[in-house]
Amino acid sequence: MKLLSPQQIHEWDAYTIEHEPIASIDLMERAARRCTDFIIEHNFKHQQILIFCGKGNNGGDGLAIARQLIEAGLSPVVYILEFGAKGTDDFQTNLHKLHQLTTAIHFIQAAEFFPVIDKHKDLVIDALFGSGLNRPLQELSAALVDHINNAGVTVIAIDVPSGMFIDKSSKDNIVIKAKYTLTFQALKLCFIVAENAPCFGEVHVLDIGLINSFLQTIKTYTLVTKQLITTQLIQRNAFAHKGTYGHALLIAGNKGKMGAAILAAKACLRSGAGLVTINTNENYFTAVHAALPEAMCIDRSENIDHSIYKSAGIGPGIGVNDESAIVVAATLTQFTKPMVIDADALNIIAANEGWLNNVPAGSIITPHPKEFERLFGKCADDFERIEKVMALSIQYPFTIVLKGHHTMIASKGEAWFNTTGNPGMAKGGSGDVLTGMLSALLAQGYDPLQSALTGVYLHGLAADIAIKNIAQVSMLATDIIDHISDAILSLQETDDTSLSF
Ligand SMILES: NC(=O)C1=CN([C@@H]2O[C@H](COP(=O)(O)OP(=O)(O)OC[C@H]3O[C@@H](n4cnc5c(N)ncnc54)[C@H](O)[C@@H]3O)[C@@H](O)[C@H]2O)[C@@H](O)CC1
Ligand SMILES: Nc1ncnc2c1ncn2[C@@H]1O[C@H](COP(=O)(O)OP(=O)(O)O)[C@@H](O)[C@H]1O
Ligand SMILES: [K+]
Repeated sequence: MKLLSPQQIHEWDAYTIEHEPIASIDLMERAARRCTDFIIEHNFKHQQILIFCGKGNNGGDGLAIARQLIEAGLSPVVYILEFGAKGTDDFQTNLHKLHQLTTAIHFIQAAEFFPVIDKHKDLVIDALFGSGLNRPLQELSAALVDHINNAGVTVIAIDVPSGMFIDKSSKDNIVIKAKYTLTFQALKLCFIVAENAPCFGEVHVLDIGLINSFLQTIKTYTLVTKQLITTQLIQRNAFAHKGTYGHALLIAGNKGKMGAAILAAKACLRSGAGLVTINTNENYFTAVHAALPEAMCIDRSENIDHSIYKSAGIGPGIGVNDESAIVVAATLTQFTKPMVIDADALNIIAANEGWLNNVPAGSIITPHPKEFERLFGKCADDFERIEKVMALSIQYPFTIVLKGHHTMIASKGEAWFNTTGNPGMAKGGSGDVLTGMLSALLAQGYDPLQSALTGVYLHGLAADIAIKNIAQVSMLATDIIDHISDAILSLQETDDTSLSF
């Protein structure tokens, strides 16, 4: 599934109207019907439904929902924000139809016409502005949204919370604070970024039957779904031996942080690497052997024969110190095969000017937003960061994995957003697990981009499976590792809930 711009969404609507074919007003009816079904099925216990409409097609949806609710025996009250301009054709058609059924239609020309909203009794449907928003809300529309937000009422936003831009930052703008957003057909970029999370609430993607073949023509961000990953999986060969699936070197762990190395190594083995060696200080070998007998160790002061390793993962728990800086510098210049660069290795690179240019082609860097900032500087908002990642993925020959709720994966000017994972992962050690998994995939011969897409998806999926039996607050990074196998097995199942995005 792809993340479309407002222009592309508009074209997708038009394509469906032409090729299904379906009249625009009937498509609006279908979109409204999905919303009405949601509202009725959820059986909200509110006594009064207030529907606020603009005069674009989002408002048209609101009017159609009002009519459908009346037909279902409810008595919504409609408020239309009036600027004097004529509504769109579909808005006007729906207004005409609604007038036949009710007189509870009010026009708001000034703040004095704002209705009193009772948060205990009222349910608000926000159909003021949708994907056609072209400037921040101001004056009367801003005042109305403030009025709704201040009421603390439950709001269901239609398509997008009014005031929120689909594909650019709405930071510091006035935006509806919705409890639910019912968005049409596909997730949008505005629902991927953390900065909008306080406004969109629970996002439900409603299928309004837009024709999928349109998407083949579109170049934009893609969601990482089960379908994408399943097509990329390499099957294990019956005649395989441990050498077939690569030897991964993990340069990880240090005093007080050996856990990071062990987590990465265990995740690496569970994700299919043939052999794993941890490069760390000799003093900590016993800890590794006790926790993970399958892993081997090599002392950090020894010269490494890089030729025997198929991939490397560097950074988890190494600390930012001179000894670690030496091993990072040496690895960047001497290791010629794909590697994963994470955590303190990234912090060391960030602290040393020019080292970024030594990151070999084919590597994967896995910064979280703070590490990203240390490497590439501050961004004004989440959208600027996404654009920066895109530009950097063209500038540098490595794959960028920007970690977060919807981890972004970018390479050569193309980007994907992950759809698995949950807040149970917001605990130390989750990133170390990812480094181990990515190193394993590289060792098995997946190319860097495939490794990043597959590893990030499986990492989140393992965590999603884990929370079926573990409270999110209680989840440990170890629990992610313990469910990697389930995640891999579930890829072989045919159902695909992730495709609902
Ligand atoms: N056939 C279609 O095209 C369909 C469209 N649908 C709905 O149509 C919506 C998009 O409709 P529109 O393109 O008419 O756009 P909107 O309904 O979002 O409204 C845009 C209108 O508001 C004005 N406007 C934009 N920003 C403003 C601001 N800050 N202050 C005041 N006025 C502002 C614009 O000039 C334009 O007249 C979608 O979000 C969705 O709800 C759905 O009915 C599905 C089918
Ligand atoms: N709320 C969340 N939703 C989905 N994934 C999350 C969430 N919080 C953390 N993660 C994932 O967990 C990992 C955390 O990595 P990181 O911050 O480097 O942790 P650490 O360095 O402590 O191991 C990342 O892969 C991130 O995408
Ligand atoms: K809206």
